Amino acid sequence: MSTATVPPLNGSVGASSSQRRPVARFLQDEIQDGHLHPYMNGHSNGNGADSDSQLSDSGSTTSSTANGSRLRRPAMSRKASSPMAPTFMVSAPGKVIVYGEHAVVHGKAAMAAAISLRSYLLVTTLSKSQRTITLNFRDLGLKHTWDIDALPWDVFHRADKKKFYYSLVTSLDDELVEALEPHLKDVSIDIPEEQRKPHVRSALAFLYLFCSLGSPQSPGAIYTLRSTIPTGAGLGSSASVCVCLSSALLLQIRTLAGPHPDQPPDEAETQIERINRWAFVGELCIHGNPSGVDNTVSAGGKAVFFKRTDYEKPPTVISLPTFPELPLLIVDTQQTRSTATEVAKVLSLKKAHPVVTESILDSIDQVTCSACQLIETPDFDGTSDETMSHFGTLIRLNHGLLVSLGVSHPRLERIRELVDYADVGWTKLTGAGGGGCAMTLLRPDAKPEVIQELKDKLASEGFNKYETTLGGDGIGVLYPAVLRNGSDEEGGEEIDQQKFEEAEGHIGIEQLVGVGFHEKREGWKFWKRAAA
Ligand SMILES: Nc1ncnc2c1ncn2[C@@H]1O[C@H](COP(=O)(O)OP(=O)(O)O)[C@@H](O)[C@H]1O
Ligand SMILES: C[C@@](O)(CCOP(=O)(O)O)CC(=O)O
Repeated sequence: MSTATVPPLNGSVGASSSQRRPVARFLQDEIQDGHLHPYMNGHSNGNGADSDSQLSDSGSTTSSTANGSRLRRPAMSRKASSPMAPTFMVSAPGKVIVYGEHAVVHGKAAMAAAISLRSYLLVTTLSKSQRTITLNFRDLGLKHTWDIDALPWDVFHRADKKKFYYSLVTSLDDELVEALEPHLKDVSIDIPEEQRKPHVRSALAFLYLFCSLGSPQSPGAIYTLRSTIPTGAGLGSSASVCVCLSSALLLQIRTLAGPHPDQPPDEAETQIERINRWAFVGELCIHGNPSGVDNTVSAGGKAVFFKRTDYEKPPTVISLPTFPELPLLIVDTQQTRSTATEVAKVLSLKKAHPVVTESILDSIDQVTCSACQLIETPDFDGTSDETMSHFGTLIRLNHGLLVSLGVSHPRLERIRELVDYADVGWTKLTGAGGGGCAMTLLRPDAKPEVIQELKDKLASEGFNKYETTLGGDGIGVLYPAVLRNGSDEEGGEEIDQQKFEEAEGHIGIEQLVGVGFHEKREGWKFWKRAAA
């Protein structure tokens, strides 16, 4: 077990209110730099802190710390010119929350695991003369280009605002959001307002990260995203997109070490943490009030116990290397909903009925902690009937509590009803609910023909099912974007903008670049969380 801090697993930690988000407060952590990304060879100084700072007369650079004081540090020689970075890719998984969604927003525990559905981001660097960045969220139909020089660098780089690649940002800065607003007004201007909102939020997430981590000297680039995770279905699509954006931008400013196969686990953990911190900022832009569990499991992969009682501090994250590969059936209601709306519903229930709601959230906490205690018993056998039945009962209890919170949906209840009727397992909604997906833990003794009958019935009623395995890798890098792919091209097949855009559907994406179902695909490298 690898732990950031050790929490009591008895569910007794006091509730922390998430209704109030602290005014922007940024804690500079003690992580020391010193690991430059080995692949990168550009001209920024590699600390991501002041790549636009001027060389001073004395030959040292001046930069501002988070608290506004000025630091002088030895000059680093700059190259007169730098080669263009090659096209590269990053990829991050979606997740299922096995226990604890919604409660986790209110300071309770959750358990979540990465899945094999993933997002893929291709970064194409432009020639020096092209001073633009393009966000190409192809699945959403969002494509927008900004002039780098026109972005509000003056505000983002002001001494009292400037953040660093290692900063812990726990809330959005209103003034920074305001400074970006003029740059968002033309985004997807031609589509209806309801559809446009998620586009604007996605663009805000991208620009907020770009302006926080980049500089006026950042190279022009095209950021093209494709995903095999259904959008807004409770499988963590937004977090995986934010993890991709955060890691790509941190790689571009050369503040990440690795990934490489013999990287010490604690060093890998530091990189995952840096990526995760900025992914959380992206989630703040998209959701408003995320707990951080989605981006945490997406960044680090496998499975985690997660709890955040104080939003101004990092959460407690316990890696669960013995998390079993549960036989899960994930069924999509195809009913769209937004996480932000479902989270807001629970918040208003809590306002109207504070005592009752708090006790439901506490019960969910106990459910999660009971599952965690079981996993941590020394002779834990993830495949035994006893374990399955314990997990299953907790899944049923968790769903009932979520229904009480008002975040289920008739279509989710229909899935549960069909599974209960077939008597093949235990079902709960996963993610924000209000539609989205249900997960069923299948009984080990369930007859294959009965499961097949159930799947047919679900399909005939318009439900979609996902084949996915639990507990895969977190963020991965393909640098440069070249894969073997059995092609004749010398040195491998180059993944360029056009090929990536033209890959057909989820199968085409998987075939071209996918690591979801080919964990060992040559070229892709992953930061691995410490396992013990
Ligand atoms: N394929 C995608 N391409 C770009 N952005 C995406 C994609 N899928 C999801 N997103 C982002 O995530 C948001 C959906 O987030 P959310 O409602 O929380 O759903 P989920 O439960 O899947 O995380 C979208 O509005 C968009 O900002
Ligand atoms: C409801 C919640 O607990 C999970 C939301 O998951 P998703 O966005 O539906 O994948 C919210 C959160 O943890 O931020």
